[in-house]
Amino acid sequence: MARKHTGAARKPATAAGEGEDRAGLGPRRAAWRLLNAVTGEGMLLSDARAAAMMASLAPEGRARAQRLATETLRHLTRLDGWLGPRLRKGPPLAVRNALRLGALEIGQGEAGHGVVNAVVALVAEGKRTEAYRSLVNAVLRGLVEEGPEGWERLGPAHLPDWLRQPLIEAWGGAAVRGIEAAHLAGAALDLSAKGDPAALAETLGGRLLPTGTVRLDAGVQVTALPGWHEGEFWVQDAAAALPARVLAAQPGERVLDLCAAPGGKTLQMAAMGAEVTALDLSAPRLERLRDNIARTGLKARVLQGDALEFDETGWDAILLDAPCSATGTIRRHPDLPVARDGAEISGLIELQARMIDHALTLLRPGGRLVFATCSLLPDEGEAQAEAALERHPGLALEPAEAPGIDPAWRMELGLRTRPDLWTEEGGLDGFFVARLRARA
Ligand SMILES: C[S@@+](CC[C@H](N)C(=O)[O-])C[C@H]1O[C@@H](n2cnc3c(N)ncnc32)[C@H](O)[C@@H]1O
Repeated sequence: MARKHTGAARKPATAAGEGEDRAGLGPRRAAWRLLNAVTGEGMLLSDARAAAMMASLAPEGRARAQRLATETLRHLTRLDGWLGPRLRKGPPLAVRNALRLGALEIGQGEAGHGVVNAVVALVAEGKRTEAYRSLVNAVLRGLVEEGPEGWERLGPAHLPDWLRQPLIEAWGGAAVRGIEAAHLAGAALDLSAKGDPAALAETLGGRLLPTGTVRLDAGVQVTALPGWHEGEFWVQDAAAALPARVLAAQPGERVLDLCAAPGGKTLQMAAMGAEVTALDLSAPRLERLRDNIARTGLKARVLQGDALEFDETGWDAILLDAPCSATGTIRRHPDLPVARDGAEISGLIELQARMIDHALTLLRPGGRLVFATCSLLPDEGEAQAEAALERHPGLALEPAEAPGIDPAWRMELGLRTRPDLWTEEGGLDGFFVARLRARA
């Protein structure tokens, strides 16, 4: 899809220097630039370019910019619903993003006049946006008059059609409304323990979930927690921890983690005592995996390469956490449905099938393959498992089981989690996990 140029300011993130940034312009300017790049150029907030846009800010400023951009994207359709009646003609994208940013802050109870002044000052910095100063001023002042009550009256958030329609076909309208509500609520901070999760939950004052994940409130700074630097735990959503539990690596087993970085599942399997080889195509993501291994003191062999060309055989078990649309992770990545338009999904589906076929050639006779994706789309999950079973006579489907799983996740072809499920525990990401056994 062609992306529009936003025409927003390209000034340094803190023109006045951070010490003089009394109006909080620095983080807001960075958030505005992030929004322009996500909505206009399809950039993801996890992209290295996003970090560069915040590089001149102090850590608190970066955290604020990131939070502002993330929350604006999370509430995007609600914000547009709030702003819509006040905008007769659609202003340029950069102006719309400045308005969205201001509306979010007003809705969430920031001091209204400060927000209006800051956003007007931002818009005044851009050659193509400065002409809209009065419009921005008038629209945001109108929202200040309505106050947070106006914000609270707004309806639910909606996914864009490219994703909403296939999800309705797959799971039905009520489930999709539940998924959208879960996206709006966001995600807790989930941790996997290197050792005893009950002891970790007690040390950190967290909640031990039935599947063994330790859950803390969102917003906790993970690197400040006791045991972080000692490598006692790592961040991993409760659903993301399931594939390695379903694989259930045994001490001494030779296990291949075929798409491994940044390594949450490698760490789990290494902690189970398996001899893990972690392969990934991406050098920067492997750097993060190496950091994780070093921090936790766990052991794994790390290789950079293309899974489709890897030719070492005889593995007892392979975990294939395949590249996918990542549509199961929108609670933590609300930029994804905005930055993406679904165009890449057919290529991903084809890649996943090729990866399954290749992984099966690497297993020892009777070895097991766990196929997983963090997608909500059955084409990247259930349909892949079904098609693999059709393509490979002799391949057997085994129950995908793990301690503490909710019976509602058990499906014919594997485990299916969704953000609208497990509400009593606070939800979890969307994942599909299938366990397959090669002919002995
Ligand atoms: C879903 S992520 C893996 C997450 C990881 N298993 C974890 O738990 O931290 C998919 C990974 O596949 C990698 N990837 C994509 N294409 C690949 C290929 N052809 N060969 C190997 N890795 C690939 C990406 O770099 C990405 O790190």
